[in-house]
Amino acid sequence: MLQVKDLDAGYGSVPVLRQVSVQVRRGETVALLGSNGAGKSTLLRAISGMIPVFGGSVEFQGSPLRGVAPQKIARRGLCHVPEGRRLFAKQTVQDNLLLGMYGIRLTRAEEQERIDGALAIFPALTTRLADYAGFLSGGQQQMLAVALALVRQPDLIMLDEPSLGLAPVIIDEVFEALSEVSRRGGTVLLVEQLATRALRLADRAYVLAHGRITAEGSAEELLAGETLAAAYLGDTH
Ligand SMILES: Nc1ncnc2c1ncn2[C@@H]1O[C@H](COP(=O)(O)OP(=O)(O)OP(=O)(O)O)[C@@H](O)[C@H]1O
Repeated sequence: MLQVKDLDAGYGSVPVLRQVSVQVRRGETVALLGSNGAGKSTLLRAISGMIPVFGGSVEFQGSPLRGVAPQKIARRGLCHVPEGRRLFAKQTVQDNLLLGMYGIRLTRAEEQERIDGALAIFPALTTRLADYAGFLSGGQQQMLAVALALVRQPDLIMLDEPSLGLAPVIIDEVFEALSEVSRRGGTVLLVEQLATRALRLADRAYVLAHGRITAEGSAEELLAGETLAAAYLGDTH
């Protein structure tokens, strides 16, 4: 579904990613791991068209994405949930979900069906529909951020650190919901600092260090071996 090949990207003229190749197949959950500043968020931004690509290619469902505007990429079915829960804080949860579907032609019944689908994955939001999003707990805001993406029914959802700033018990809840997305056939590219947790959820994973892929494999391989620790320590040569 997504094929990133030999990608070079960065900010202004400063390179961050070098020769990065990553693949995501339909129905897979793929984790992108690596320490702070490794380039994980930068890779998601380059894929979704938010920053320019210097070299290499990005293909999504058979079409090139390089040079395509972010809004167009989103309309093609690729949804990027950036770090930091971007919500409409002064709108209710219900209105946030409706705003999430902005620009998609749907009947009221279809909109409701999509909202019900998202609430089935995040039941904790059901009792908060009339509350302002800004008043939700951190965990519920994260759930709403993912739900906003889900109501668009994307073919691929890219999540940037959904665990950031959450208590362990809430992280469990968010990860349980993500595994439900995957059980329902969703395709996910997940950026996470919490490597073990991400690997328990993912089918496959890549490790980034200093803008390069330093390890890749099935989640079991990476969980079992020492590759992961070595990759984090930069000891992969
Ligand atoms: N907007 C920006 N402008 C310039 N440089 C940036 C920008 N955002 C990130 N960088 C730089 O790009 C490199 C990779 O950062 P990136 O945020 O992609 O890392 P990350 O792996 O996602 O880590 P983190 O978990 O800390 O977000 C870092 O050196 C960072 O300083």
